[in-house]
Amino acid sequence: MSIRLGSVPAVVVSSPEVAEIFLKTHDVVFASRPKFQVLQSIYNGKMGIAFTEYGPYWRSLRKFCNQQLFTASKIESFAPSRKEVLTHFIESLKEAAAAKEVVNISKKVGNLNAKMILNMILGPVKKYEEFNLKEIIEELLYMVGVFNLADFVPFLGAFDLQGLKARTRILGEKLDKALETIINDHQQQKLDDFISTMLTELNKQINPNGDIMDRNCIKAITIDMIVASLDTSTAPLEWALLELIKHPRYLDMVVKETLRLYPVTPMLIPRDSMEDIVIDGCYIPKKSRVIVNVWAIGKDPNVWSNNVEEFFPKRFVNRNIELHGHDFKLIPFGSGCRLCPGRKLALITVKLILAQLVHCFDWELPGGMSPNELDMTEKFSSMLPRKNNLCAKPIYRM
Ligand code: HEM
Repeated sequence: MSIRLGSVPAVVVSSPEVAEIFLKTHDVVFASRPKFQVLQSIYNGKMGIAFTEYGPYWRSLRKFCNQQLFTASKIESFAPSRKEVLTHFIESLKEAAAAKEVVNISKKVGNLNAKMILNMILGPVKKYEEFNLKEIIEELLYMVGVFNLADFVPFLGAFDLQGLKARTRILGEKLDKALETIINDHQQQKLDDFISTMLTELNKQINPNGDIMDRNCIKAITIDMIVASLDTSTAPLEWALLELIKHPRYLDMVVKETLRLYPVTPMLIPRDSMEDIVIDGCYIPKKSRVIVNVWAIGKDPNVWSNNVEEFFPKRFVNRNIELHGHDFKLIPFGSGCRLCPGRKLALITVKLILAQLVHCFDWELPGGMSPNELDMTEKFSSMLPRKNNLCAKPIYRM
């Protein structure tokens, strides 16, 4: 489907076949990203990875991430830290179980996931709690998700009709203050986290074009990593736990079915095209926006048969559908050269937390509620979070 969003031509992709044409056959043509006006002041003029246009700068950063940050050995080296955080978490749930308390699982799981992933990105997260990074990132995500007139009718940007510019400036200042402290700390004491790894390249040239990994570049990548990891992994955890309470067992299939029905980024991250192209007789001009509607693909009866609305993990039995961007029926992490580099880390964290939650505890809903009465309302955002927190009573059974 082709539409116009203000002055920007746009294409909405809503079937696996067409997604494959855009994200595989013509991957590089559509591998750029649009400029989001709200992000310009947040990133101090130096972009990170996720929202950066395709080119030598993005390619060098992406290569650095793949070779230094998301390697299997780096992810594995944080296993003891994940285990430690998880042990504390299980202990606190055991206390709640002994006291027969209902717990706010959404909040608890959100904090647990944040600790696990931020430990890897920033190191000693407890020390940085005063900056309230989670709250700042939530506000940032809201602003990236909100429909900003200036992204589609650029001359309106000067008027800041929605007050977004002013809000982002304040947000940018808060983030910068936090990141300055964090980077200064890491310069005093070398650790094994992402920031320390990036600092080994500080002020070095990253490609023959003369791009430098300077302080602002490290800050921008760090913001990208925090934004890309916090709510992304928490949202499927909440949805999956809710479904596991209804249908205990089958972890792998539950995670796939969760990401089919509740894709964290329902429209992926928009792509921008870099040249004119004709696809299936349809002319798509350079600088068109491409929005891949994975939410619609996940609910298409032609792809998944008639029970699309039903949470039915068994649909994956004997079907070799993986989550790594090759099977266009299920691409919650995107595909092609912009495929999510954090997907393996995300899947390890989500499965580890879920496995512990259902292995050690039975879950009882408050006030004798039955699982079918659970509130399944979704909330508007660039992610797909649950509208209301999930609360339940843990019953320790080990
Ligand atoms: C369940 C959790 C997650 C989901 C569903 C998810 C999904 C996505 C999607 C859909 C994209 C865009 C892909 C495209 O344009 O084709 C993306 C990009 C990205 N993700 Fe994730 N993500 C998750 C977790 C993470 C984590 C834990 C990290 C890092 C710690 C991360 C880092 C990134 C980065 C840096 C990009 C930008 C890649 C680029 O533009 O080159 N993600 N993610």
